[in-house]
Amino acid sequence: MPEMISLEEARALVLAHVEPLPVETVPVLDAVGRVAAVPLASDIDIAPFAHSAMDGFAVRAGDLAAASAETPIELDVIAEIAAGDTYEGPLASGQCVRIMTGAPLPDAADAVVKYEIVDVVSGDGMPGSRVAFTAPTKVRSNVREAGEEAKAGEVIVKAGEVVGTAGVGFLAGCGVVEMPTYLRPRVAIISIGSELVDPDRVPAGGKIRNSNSYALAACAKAAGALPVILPIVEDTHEALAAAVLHAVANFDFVVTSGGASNGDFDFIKPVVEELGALLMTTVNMRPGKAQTFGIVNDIPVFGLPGNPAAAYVGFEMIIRPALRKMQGYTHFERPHVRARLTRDVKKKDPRRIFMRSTLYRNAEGAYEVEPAQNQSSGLFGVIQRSNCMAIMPEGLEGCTAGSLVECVLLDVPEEIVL
Ligand SMILES: Nc1nc2c(c(=O)[nH]1)N[C@H]1C(S)=C(S)[C@@H](COP(=O)(O)OP(=O)(O)OC[C@H]3O[C@@H](n4cnc5c(N)ncnc54)[C@H](O)[C@@H]3O)O[C@H]1N2
Ligand code: MOO
Repeated sequence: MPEMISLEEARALVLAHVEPLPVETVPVLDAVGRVAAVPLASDIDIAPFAHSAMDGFAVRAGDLAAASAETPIELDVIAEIAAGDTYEGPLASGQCVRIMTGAPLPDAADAVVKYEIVDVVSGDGMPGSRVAFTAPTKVRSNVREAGEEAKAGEVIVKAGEVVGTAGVGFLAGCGVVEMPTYLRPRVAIISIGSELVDPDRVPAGGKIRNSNSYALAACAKAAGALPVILPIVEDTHEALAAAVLHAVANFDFVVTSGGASNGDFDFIKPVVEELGALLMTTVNMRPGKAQTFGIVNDIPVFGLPGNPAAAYVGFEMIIRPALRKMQGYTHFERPHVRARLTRDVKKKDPRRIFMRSTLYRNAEGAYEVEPAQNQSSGLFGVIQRSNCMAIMPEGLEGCTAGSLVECVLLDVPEEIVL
């Protein structure tokens, strides 16, 4: 196993060790944002019948061919159809039917003329009235056709497609009330560290609050997974081994944070090696060099570093793609844009650096990116106030103000193209 690998290698390695989970069937409302595991078809034509797109009068377009302002053509209103009703009667030349938006077009009619351009000659426009038309109308004007959006039996959502909010309505309209989709991975979140206390306690005497578990569980949720925050584990080999064994028996993916480096109390690497196969220890990026990955009892175990920003970047860049693959998604890159740096950036570390930054458009509409002043890997607040990470490539010694840098957007779905 090489000591240090690139982020691309790390991501490929982890992706290669996960597969889409088994399929569950969920109510269509719960399908939003999830991947269809099978092709979904409509049971009927959508729309089921040709219907009016306007409130107005259903006519035979041929009757109005010679209509003009000077020589209006008058028709008898013989019936009214509301949405939800049908009119099965005849419609002879010289007749029209008052029709509401959504109501089925009578068989003999072939166009709808909206109220606003029809004059009532006698009566009130209801059946028994006479109405006048001052212009011809095109055949099928203001008609929404049967099967316009889908034919009965036609696949309307392909396997692998992500269902959006409108898609939920589309499926419902097509009679698809449940959707087979991949199970959400159950993710164990374990923070390691004898210095940690739960957030509802006030830390004292060298202790700090466990904030990582909360951020990582939020990241897991945002990735579509089902995280469970497990109890804090003290910095001993035995305690960590027991916690990992318990987690792999009950979850689809295990995420730990802390104890990933080479200190006297860093145990995730030896524990994974002892219990299973250790496949990765270090990634060429900052923050987040110490990234452990392995397989224990067939379950992926990922050991993030303890520093909050390092844990966050490792999750977002490597674990999130894996959790997405387990749910059938096929896009793993967050949207990137190129933006001009607003200030010089010195780079003391040859690793690829993800700078927590704010991306915006300047007065000319061009992207600019302002790296946060404090890039300490111990801080969550800086990420909360950032909207992207500006990437300083490996090897460079710095970037000057005005140079173009790649920025990866935070909290924006991978499917978005910018
Ligand atoms: N001699 C070296 N020391 C360190 C190196 C190195 O290359 N050589 N790398 C540093 C870097 S970079 C990182 S990142 C950390 C990674 O180490 P660990 O994964 O072992 O992290 P810990 O030592 O457990 O914790 C680091 C830091 O983060 C705080 N922490 C830990 N867990 C949490 C949590 N759940 N919530 C909030 N904060 C947490 C912890 O108290 C420490 O301050 O190693 C460096 N050292
Ligand atoms: O992994 Mo450390 O910077 O890279 O915080």
